[in-house]
Amino acid sequence: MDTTSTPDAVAQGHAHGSAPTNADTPASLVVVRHPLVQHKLALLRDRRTPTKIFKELVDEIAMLMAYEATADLALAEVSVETPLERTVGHEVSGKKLTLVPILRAGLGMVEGILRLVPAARVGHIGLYRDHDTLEPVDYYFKVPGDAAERDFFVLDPMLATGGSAASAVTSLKRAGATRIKFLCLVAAPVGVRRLAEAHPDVTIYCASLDRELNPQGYILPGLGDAGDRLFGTR
Ligand SMILES: O=P(O)(O)OC[C@H]1O[C@H](OP(=O)(O)OP(=O)(O)O)[C@H](O)[C@@H]1O
Ligand SMILES: O=c1cc[nH]c(=O)[nH]1
Ligand SMILES: [Mg+2]
Repeated sequence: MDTTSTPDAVAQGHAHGSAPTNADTPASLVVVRHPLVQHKLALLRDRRTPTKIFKELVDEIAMLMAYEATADLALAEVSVETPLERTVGHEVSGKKLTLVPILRAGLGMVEGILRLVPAARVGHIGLYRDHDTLEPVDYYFKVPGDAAERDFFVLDPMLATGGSAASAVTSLKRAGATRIKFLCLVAAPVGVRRLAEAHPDVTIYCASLDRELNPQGYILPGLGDAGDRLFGTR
């Protein structure tokens, strides 16, 4: 099964929907087509899904996507004593993982990923999209001080025009980050292109590459306003 989508100007994807293993891989999009992800995504899109279930679904899909996005974490051998004998096990080594949700909607993806990687740190980037220009306006930035030593997962359910994602990655790089992945649930082709052109080193993970944006900048078919559906606003 081909699990890779390559919209215009996205140089290269990866077979089998798994995370890339080559640090030199150019800009790429990984569409996670796992059946559980796709099943939960359909429920998430449904306008009748209430806030409580919507939140649970975002949490669960984020966890499943993080499973893919962590597939290239480095392992080191460790010695383990079982009840019967000593053996060799493995532990995740190398760079410390930091999750960076883009406020607000990215917050919905944090807890699910932390259940998989409880030692991860959490930074925050505050951005909202101006309703008229659709350009991001930033209002908060806080990540661990040793950014150059860390692997970052930037989290936001929606990649629409790509302005918010590109701005968040620019801010992270300014703080010293060099290894960044972007995890979203639904992406629009124009947003993938904008992020990939601005930051070709950042691999983008999504559960679906949707068709297009409407004139108000909402993804079609999409799932509506992720922040409003997560937090019950509007
Ligand atoms: O790709 P873009 O065109 O930049 O749009 C995507 C952004 O829009 C939404 O946030 P919003 O601005 O609605 O803020 P909120 O999460 O606080 O609701 C979404 O969560 C992304 O951050
Ligand atoms: O479709 C969209 C686009 C931007 N932000 C959302 O929450 N939904
Ligand atoms: Mg919103």
